[in-house]
Amino acid sequence: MYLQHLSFINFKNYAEAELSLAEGVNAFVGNNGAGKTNLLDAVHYLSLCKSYFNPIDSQQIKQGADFFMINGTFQKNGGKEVVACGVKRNQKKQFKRNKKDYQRLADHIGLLPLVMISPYDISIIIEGSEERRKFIDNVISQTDSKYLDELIAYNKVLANRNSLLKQIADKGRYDPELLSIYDEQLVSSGTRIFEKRRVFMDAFTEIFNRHYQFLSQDAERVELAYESPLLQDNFATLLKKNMERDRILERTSLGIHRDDLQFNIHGMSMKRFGSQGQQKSFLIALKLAQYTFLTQTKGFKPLLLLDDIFDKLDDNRVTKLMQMVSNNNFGQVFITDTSMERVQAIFEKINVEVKLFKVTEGNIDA
Ligand SMILES: Nc1ncnc2c1ncn2[C@@H]1O[C@H](COP(=O)(O)OP(=O)(O)OP(=O)(O)O)[C@@H](O)[C@H]1O
Repeated sequence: MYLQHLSFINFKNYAEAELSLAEGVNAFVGNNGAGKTNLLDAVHYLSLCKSYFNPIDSQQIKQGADFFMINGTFQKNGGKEVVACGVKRNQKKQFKRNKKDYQRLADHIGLLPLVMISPYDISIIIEGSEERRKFIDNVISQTDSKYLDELIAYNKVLANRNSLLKQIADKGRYDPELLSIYDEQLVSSGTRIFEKRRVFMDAFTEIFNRHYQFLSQDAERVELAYESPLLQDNFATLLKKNMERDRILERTSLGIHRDDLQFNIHGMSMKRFGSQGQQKSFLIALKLAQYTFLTQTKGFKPLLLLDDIFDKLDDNRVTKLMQMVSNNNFGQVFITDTSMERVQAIFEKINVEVKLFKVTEGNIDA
């Protein structure tokens, strides 16, 4: 599967752009702020119906314009997939596959899988647990169409249960039957999500370890572990045990909405003790593991978007990473960088053909 043709209008700093892409490596080179990341984000829209960086669609419309439009033609299984995404100010986002509107955007997720590696991923290490749950949920939902629905259902019951807990605190009385209905729904939905995350993390951790060892050439010992209260006890028991606490806090204090991932280096926290290069290597290994996992479960290769990948990695790690690209492990790859010389030198060294694009202030030239 690959993106053959891409065009967009009024998207971020671009008035208009149109490009034909190579099936292998495409590199976008330009100065800071030229629009390289914006271009990758346009590709992200076509795959996941949203920006990688900013959840507010209207903020992606070029300043002064009142809509944006992104069109892409993909080659998949010998046929074409034509995808279009349009956003007008104050209107619902339009998303079409082969000229037909989607009833639900969730139905598109997983059709054209994609993995992005970006400097913003550092939030997965340094920010709160929500970022790490988002990462797991993103990978699973690209391979399991029911997973997103399950999450939506869980969050709805969780919100209902939390407002009931508030009512209990405000009014001092409540309907115990309603609480037990919510508990039952929360337990059945939460347990299903937990099982999916657990099975996924078992397979994923093994792939991650392999990628990290390859990238770092076995220089460091790192650990990735899934943390969930449901690993200790079943959800129904946990809810019962915590009822008093939940009533005092006026919210559900335990559940899969508190799951987390633990990242360690030599037995210590990656966030506090990892160097910038080690943290970056960790994130790249996480994302490459996502790539391998998606390839294995889908049976074809996702798009790989590498934003500013060479920064802060030593030459050995850059060579290792690019060796993986050259070993034909990857399908279509998009790379951004600020230096034409560096990109050319890296790909010459590993003898891989690359299609080069120059990006200058909202213009792209092949
Ligand atoms: N809605 C918008 N309208 C107009 N310009 C925008 C909009 N959103 C972002 N921009 C502009 O896009 C530019 C940033 O582009 P981008 O992040 O793609 O740069 P880049 O080439 O990846 O740079 P770097 O090398 O620094 O990562 C900024 O100048 C920003 O002001």
